[in-house]
Amino acid sequence: MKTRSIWHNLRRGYGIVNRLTPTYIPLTFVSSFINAVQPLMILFLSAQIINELAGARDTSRIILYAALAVGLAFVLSAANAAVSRRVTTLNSTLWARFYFFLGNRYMQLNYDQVEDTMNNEKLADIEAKTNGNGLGLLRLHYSLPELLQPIFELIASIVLFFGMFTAVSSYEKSFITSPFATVLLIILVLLILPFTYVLKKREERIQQTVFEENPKSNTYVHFFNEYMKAKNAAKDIRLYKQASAIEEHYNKSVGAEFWYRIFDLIGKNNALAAAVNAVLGGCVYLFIGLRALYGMYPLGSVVQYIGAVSGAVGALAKLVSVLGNFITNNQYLGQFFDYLDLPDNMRENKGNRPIPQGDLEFEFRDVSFRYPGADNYAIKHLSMKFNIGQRLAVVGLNGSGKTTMIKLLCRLYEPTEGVITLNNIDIREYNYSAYMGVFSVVFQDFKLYSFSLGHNVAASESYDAELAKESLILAGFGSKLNNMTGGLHTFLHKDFSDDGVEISGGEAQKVALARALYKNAPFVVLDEPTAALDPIAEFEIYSRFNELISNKTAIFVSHRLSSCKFCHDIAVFHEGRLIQRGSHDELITDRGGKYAELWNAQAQYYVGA
Ligand SMILES: Nc1ncnc2c1ncn2[C@@H]1O[C@H](COP(=O)(O)OP(=O)(O)OP(=O)(O)O)[C@@H](O)[C@H]1O
Repeated sequence: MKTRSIWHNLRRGYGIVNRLTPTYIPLTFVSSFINAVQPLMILFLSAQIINELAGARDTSRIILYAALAVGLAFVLSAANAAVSRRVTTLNSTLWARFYFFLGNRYMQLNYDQVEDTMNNEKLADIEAKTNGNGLGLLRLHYSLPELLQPIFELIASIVLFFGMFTAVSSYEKSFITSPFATVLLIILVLLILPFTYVLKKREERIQQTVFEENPKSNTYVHFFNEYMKAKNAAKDIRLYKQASAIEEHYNKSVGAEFWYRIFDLIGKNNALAAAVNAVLGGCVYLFIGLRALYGMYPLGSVVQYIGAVSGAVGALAKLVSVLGNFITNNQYLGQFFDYLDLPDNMRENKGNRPIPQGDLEFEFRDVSFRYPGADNYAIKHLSMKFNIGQRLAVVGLNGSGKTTMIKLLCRLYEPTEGVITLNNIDIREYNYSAYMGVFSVVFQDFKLYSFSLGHNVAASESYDAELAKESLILAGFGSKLNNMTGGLHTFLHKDFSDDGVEISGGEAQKVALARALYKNAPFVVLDEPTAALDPIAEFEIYSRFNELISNKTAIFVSHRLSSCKFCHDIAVFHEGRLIQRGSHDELITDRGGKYAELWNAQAQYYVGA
């Protein structure tokens, strides 16, 4: 983790809090000020009333103080109620904005960073520490009133008890009335600072030890929480009776002991702090009481000083505690900023060339690729050209590198060695976002969202309805669309709409295909585009493939070799290498070749039937 100073982290952290909830900081200033000053103001006016009652008994003054106390209490309470209402709303909206902020950053990460388990762990840890322990950025947000209120309390208390030090005794001099006693009291009160600091440091140390002893506890909690509720795990969990196995795993990895130790310590610390505060409070009472006996303070001022000194002691303790919290929290803020600062190697420091107009010719030049952390190369010395406007079928056994080649072409990963070019220029020199616009891809593990059908096809809330319909019809979804009463406005799934529809795996694949067609990009990539389609739908797609793709360049990855026959160009991958390329007729005549082996293996089933 990068080390940053606490001030740097606080400045940056509060900058983000201000961006997420813009009026929160000024409003918290106001409400903390009122919360701190209001009771002390009432204390001051009450003291004046008592002094008046015990002294001159001037009725008009007593009425004035009482009216001021009631009036101020009313105005400040009303103002505070209005401000607090808004602050409470901001408190409850912050977490939603914060989680969107975290998720949005995730959506901006480079793809290789998303697939990197370390980054996923980082994010899970940040979310869990925020959720479970209120650490990180949310701690800054919620700590703001805890910081501001004691500061205002301290200032107001000092103003109120200042007279205590300047008053003189009309009786004989003694230790109690001497300035030494005052200094002793101040030292006693200030002892609260190192004491609270030591408590906080102890809390931080133990908390850190507990986290270190359970390095992945938060990640596990987060993972299990997600996993237990994941829709695509629900069938397997039931059929393989995973619930008890998950429970066993959960209990092993996330012991209750973990939380118990932290909260037990916090409880003990709080009790110790309360006890020390009570003893200090007793000393203050004694000191002021004795001085009153020596005639230094009138009755009302005794009340005022006791209240103000107690207020100051409490404020100091709170202040040290919250500053200690900031110190403890600094490492979690650092973790959060490390995640925000993950390097953007795909977009930064790279060329910004526009995508050329006209024909686009891509070429792999001796490209090799190894996934981060992997021992073996997934792609080895791959050299191949994609002929403009042609359809290339890519076939090969599982794990032979077909999808990896597509990820490299789409710049989701960068080659470990070699270059990929577009019109003879390294693809890294092109503007990243514009480059993404060149491809319409349907991956094997495509994702549709619980938004409207139209939104899913257009990948946007606003869209060309005619084009969306046309794309759906081309993708073979026409009859299903006709049966949907809401048409393009129908929601997929029921997450956001009770009228949402569930669609089958094959229908989802058609919608994903329609999304690729709607994008109308010059290069189409279909990775196993018909794996979930029934034979009739598959036949329809292939017979209309030329119509679907029109004059675009297309790559078509499939395990069904019979469905690749319509491509005049077939590339055979094996163990990360391109080992054969040609038309079906050419490849099948190479009897010892991989293609013929795969073809014959599949043909057996059909012949046997
Ligand atoms: N994210 C990843 N991290 C590490 N290794 C990976 C990752 N994705 C794939 N691999 C490995 O790279 C190799 C090639 O995988 P790839 O997905 O490209 O194969 P494929 O030919 O598309 O397979 P399939 O036909 O099963 O889809 C495999 O050995 C696989 O284990």
